[in-house]
Parts: sequence; C-alpha cells; structure tokens
Amino acid sequence: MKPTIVLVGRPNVGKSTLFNRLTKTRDALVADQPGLTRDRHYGVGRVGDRDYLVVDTAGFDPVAKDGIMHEMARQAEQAIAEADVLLFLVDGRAGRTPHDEQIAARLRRAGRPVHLVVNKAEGLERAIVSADFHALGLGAPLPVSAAHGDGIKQLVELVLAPFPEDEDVEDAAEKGPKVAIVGRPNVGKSTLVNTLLGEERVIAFDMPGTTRDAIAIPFERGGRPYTLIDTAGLRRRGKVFEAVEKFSVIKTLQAIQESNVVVLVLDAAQDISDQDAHIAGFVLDTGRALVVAVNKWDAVDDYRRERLKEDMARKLGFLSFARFHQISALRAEGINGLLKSVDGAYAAAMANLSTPRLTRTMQAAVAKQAPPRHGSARPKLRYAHQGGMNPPVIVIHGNALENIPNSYVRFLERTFMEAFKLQGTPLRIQFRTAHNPYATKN
Ligand SMILES: Nc1nc2c(ncn2[C@@H]2O[C@H](COP(=O)(O)OP(=O)(O)OP(=O)(O)O)[C@@H](O)[C@H]2O)c(=O)[nH]1
Ligand SMILES: Nc1nc2c(ncn2[C@@H]2O[C@H](COP(=O)(O)OP(=O)(O)OP(=O)(O)O)[C@@H](O)[C@H]2O)c(=O)[nH]1
Repeated sequence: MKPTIVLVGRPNVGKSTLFNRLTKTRDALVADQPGLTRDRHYGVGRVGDRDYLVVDTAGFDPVAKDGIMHEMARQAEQAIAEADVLLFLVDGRAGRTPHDEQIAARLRRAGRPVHLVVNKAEGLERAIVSADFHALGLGAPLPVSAAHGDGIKQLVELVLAPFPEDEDVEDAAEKGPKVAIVGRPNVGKSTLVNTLLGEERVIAFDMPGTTRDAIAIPFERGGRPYTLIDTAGLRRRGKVFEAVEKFSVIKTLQAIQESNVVVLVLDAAQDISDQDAHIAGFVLDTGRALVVAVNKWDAVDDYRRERLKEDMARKLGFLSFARFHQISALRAEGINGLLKSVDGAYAAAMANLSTPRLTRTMQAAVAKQAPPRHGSARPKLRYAHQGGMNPPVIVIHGNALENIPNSYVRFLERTFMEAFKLQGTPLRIQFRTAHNPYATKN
C-alpha cells in the first residue's frame, strides 16, 4: 500500500513549499516533457524504495459557510476523509493562532493519524516553539524548515513508518497485471468495467478491511489473469458494478499507484480537458504503464473523429510511449485489442534487460549521436544496466554525466524503447558519474 499524505494548515504557513519538497525527489527522475503540466496540488514522492502520494489542501477554513472558501473547505474535507495520514502545518514564526485552534479541533475528530508540523523553525528555540504548539493537543510538535529542507527526511520516515511496505514487484508477477481504469466523470469507466467482467467469471471479490476501501477484483479474460484495482468506489450491485460515490481525484491517484498498468479512458464526444491531461501527467510521474482507451467511438462521426485526433496530438503528445485504442465499452467493441495492449504494456514494464545488450544499445546510440560537450568536458557514457522495473530504470555509468541535456535523455529513451520494444511503459534513465580523479579528461 502506498500511503496518502494530506497537508492541512491555514494560508501562508508553507504548505506549497513543503509539498514541493515532498514531491521533488521524484521529479528529478522524470525528464521534462513538452506539454506536460502538473497539477499543483497532487504529487508523488519517494523516499528510499517507498512511494507515497501527497495532497496539498488549499485555504482550509472549517468555518466558511459559502462562496469560494466554502468550496475549498469542502474539497479539503474530502481530502481529509481520504487521507491515510494528515500533516497539520503551523507557522513557528507566527506562533499559535485562533485559526490553528479551529483546524486542530477539526483534525482531532478526523479519525486519522495527525502529525503536528511546525514550519519555518530554522533558528528558533525548540523548547519555546514546542511549548506554544503543544497546547493544540495533537502531540509533540515536529519542527521543520520546508524552505531549507531541515527535518524533512526524518518527518517522512516517521510518517511512513506505520505503513507496511509493498510486496515485491517480481513476486506479484504471477497474478497478472494489476489494472486501474481511470478517467474523469462520465467517460464510461463503469461501463468498461462491466464489459470486462461481465462475460467472464469473476474469480473472487474481496473487500479487505483496510483503512481505506482499496478493492482488488481478480478476473480472467482469454485464460489470462488480471486484477482490477477499483477507483471511484465501484460497488457490486446485483450483477453489475456501479459508481456509488462522486468522482474522487485522490481515489483515482491511489488506484494508479496501486496498479501496474493504467487504462486511461477518454470520451470521444468531448475535447481533451485539463483534468484528462492532469491524470495522464500523474501516470507519467508514477511511471506506470499506460494504455489509452478512446471510448464512445460509436457515438461520433468522421468529422469529430478527425478533430479529436488533432486535439489528442496537441494535448497528450507526451504520451507517445502509449498505445491508443478506439473502443465502445457499451457495444463491447475494441476490448480484445485493448487488453492485448494491456498485456504488451505489462510485459514491457516488467521486461528483463540484459546488461550487455543495454550497453551495446547505448554505445550504438552514442556512435550515432554523441552527447553535447559542456564547457571543456564531453560526457562519457561507459556502460548501462537495469536498475528497476515498472517503470524500467536504466542506469548509465560514466563521467561528466551531470550536464547531459533533457533532449539527449529523450533521445536515449527513444533508442532504448525501440531496441527493446518497450511500447506502453515510460522509461527512466539515471546517470551515475564516477568521481575518479584519474578519469580520462578527453
Ligand atoms: N522562514 C521560512 N519561510 C518559509 C518556510 N517555508 C515557507 N516559507 C515562506 O512562507 C510563505 C508561504 O509559503 P507557501 O508555501 O506559499 O504557503 P502556503 O501554506 O502554501 O500558503 P497558501 O498557498 O496561501 O495556502 C512564503 O513566503 C515562503 O517563502 C520556511 O521553512 N522558513
Ligand atoms: N455511446 C456510448 N455511450 C457510452 C459508452 N460507454 C459509456 N457510455 C455512456 O456514458 C455514460 C457514462 O458511463 P459510465 O460508465 O457511468 O461512466 P463513468 O466514467 O463510470 O462515470 P462516473 O461514475 O461518473 O465516473 C452512460 O450513460 C453510459 O451509457 C460507449 O461506448 N458508447
């Protein structure tokens, strides 16, 4: 399970600064993609081998009764309800305020673990800060400086400690791909789930009594096992599954994180929206394999189809690693092709890449196009090996690799993707520079 950390606090205490800190570790792994915009309030982070989801609630005001503040408070309430752990941020320089007390009173009733985090604590006397905020009745305050990065690693380790670690990727492989079907409201997710599950026997239906309702539904198609990771609270009613809750961004992102392969459902009758692009960007950030299902293809004419293709090329160009399928969930058209791509994307995400072949492919790429010189140093790529799966991580060793530009990273990604036929999964390339004083300076 990958825990969801929700940040709460009054305006200006440093939530965005902490959010950036907590999600920054992961960003460094993802080459910037043209056209990719990230949602400012939802991100993924990683410490060691552990992934987590971070949500920044804006402007939480538990007493606002109407207007934009009320709407923001409503969204924050939903995030609190869906959190695994809450970080309540206060401002060590401003001291305890009445607004902090209101929020504390609300959080004491949240039924979730709450950590009281005192931000802007650099240079402050620890004992004085602690005494002031202890009065909020949420346990010992944890001093940090989000701006300077002090205390952040300890904070994350403390917060994640109670959550079990994930099962090994390789151990899980024989159960088949874990698939999350995601998309904004009304694109046809429930219809697709029912089409997938309807024809074949559902092997079992478990509802583990975990802190949140993560539901995994094993099923078979064409003799192959899959596990469906539920998103927006699909519940079984009679023979069919239907959504019983409102669309939830957090549940969507949690399902993406729990999955191996994401099926992003789009509605052919609608233009691509920011929400579609944000979900797609999140999939890229988590490194999950991806197949795009352009649903309701039956309901649109040729003109609309052409227009949609242009729209997708413009707004989702950063998904060039993924296959796109035109389907009709309602008429069960295009489903086998879609699942074939799910299988292909899963195989690519889990592929074993041999060190000699990786190194040969890398050398061939360099021979074709050498990395640009930076100052007096020409980066030297020596050898490559695999550093992880789902997504495949390729670790390249060499000298002066710090300054390799993003465009060259993307060239390497494309080269590996073609050589190893890794369609359907994003790739990560990591550089390890040897700091050998005798390293050749050619
Ligand atoms: N001294 C100090 N200032 C900080 C620290 N973290 C954040 N700040 C400053 O505090 C101010 C508010 O930070 P934000 O991260 O925007 O705060 P926020 O809680 O997201 O604010 P809203 O977006 O209004 O909810 C900015 O001027 C930051 O530079 C810190 O650790 N130390
Ligand atoms: N024409 C057409 N309509 C479809 C198709 N798939 C779904 N729909 C219709 O689109 C509407 C929304 O479908 P749902 O499956 O409930 O969509 P959803 O994404 O689960 O929606 P939320 O539960 O709001 O997240 C329903 O009226 C479906 O009948 C399709 O392939 N073609």
